[in-house]
Amino acid sequence: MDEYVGIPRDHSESYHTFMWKNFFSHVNIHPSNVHILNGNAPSLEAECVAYEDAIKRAGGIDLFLAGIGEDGHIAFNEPGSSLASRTRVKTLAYDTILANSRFFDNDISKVPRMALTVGVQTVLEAREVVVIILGQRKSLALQKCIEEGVNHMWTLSSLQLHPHPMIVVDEDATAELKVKTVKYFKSIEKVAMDAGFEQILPSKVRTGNGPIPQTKVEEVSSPTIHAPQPTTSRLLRATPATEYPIRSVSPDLVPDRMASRIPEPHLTDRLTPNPEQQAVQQNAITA
Ligand SMILES: N[C@@H]1[C@@H](O)[C@H](O)[C@@H](COP(=O)(O)O)O[C@@H]1O
Repeated sequence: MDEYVGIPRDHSESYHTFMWKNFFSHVNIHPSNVHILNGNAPSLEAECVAYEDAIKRAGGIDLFLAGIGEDGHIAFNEPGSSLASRTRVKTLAYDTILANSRFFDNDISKVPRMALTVGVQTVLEAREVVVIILGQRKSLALQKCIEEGVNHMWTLSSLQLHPHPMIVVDEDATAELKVKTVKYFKSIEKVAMDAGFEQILPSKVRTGNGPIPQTKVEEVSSPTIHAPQPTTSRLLRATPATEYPIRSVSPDLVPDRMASRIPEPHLTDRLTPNPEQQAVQQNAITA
């Protein structure tokens, strides 16, 4: 889903190395069928556009298996990422640099500042998304994403818009959730288990023995964003500059001494800003 920019592909902390060490080398896959973003591509923008095209050509993603950052990012969609974002170059948030420095000798200067990442929209278009969240450090992010609304500041929350997401957590990760929320999710598992299944009801139980009805999704062609010009900047450039309101121009300030603006020099001794007004008020009181 993502890769650091600027560290060698075979660096021990590159996602390329991680994926080969922990997954691809254990399964029967031909290297030519592995597609990991290249954080050293001569044009990073072109690499991202090509990645989206490759996903499209392959007929879409069946499953994204993801983790999250402590700031609730999915892939490297840092807080503030557009929910419509696609694969692109992303600057890492300070929180992430700090959190990931544990993999770089606890030296934040060694953590890359940028990454390539699939976008939020790219994730949402996968047929299924499974996210694994472990540990207390991620509990606030889990709470924000589960108990609050869809929010671009906690990009995992975008999964609320996905028809088939699954979030797998340990007890520690639930620390910030309401007891009620945890109980509710546990009850979902219990109902399934009482019916003889593990954790969730298989769709057969919900659909009966007949064919599984296919959800009909209206095809909406979303605008393709060709980085580095997002749609908004293209729109702005298309608007002739003359259509912008003509702004008033501040006169040049001529440096002078404050005192030269005061007509009567003795007034510079005044202690109050408006003695005349005070005198009027005083007279009105004594009259
Ligand atoms: N950008 C990556 C994410 O794509 C990944 O999901 C996460 C996993 O973190 P952990 O290994 O702590 O679960 O790490 C980084 O933040």
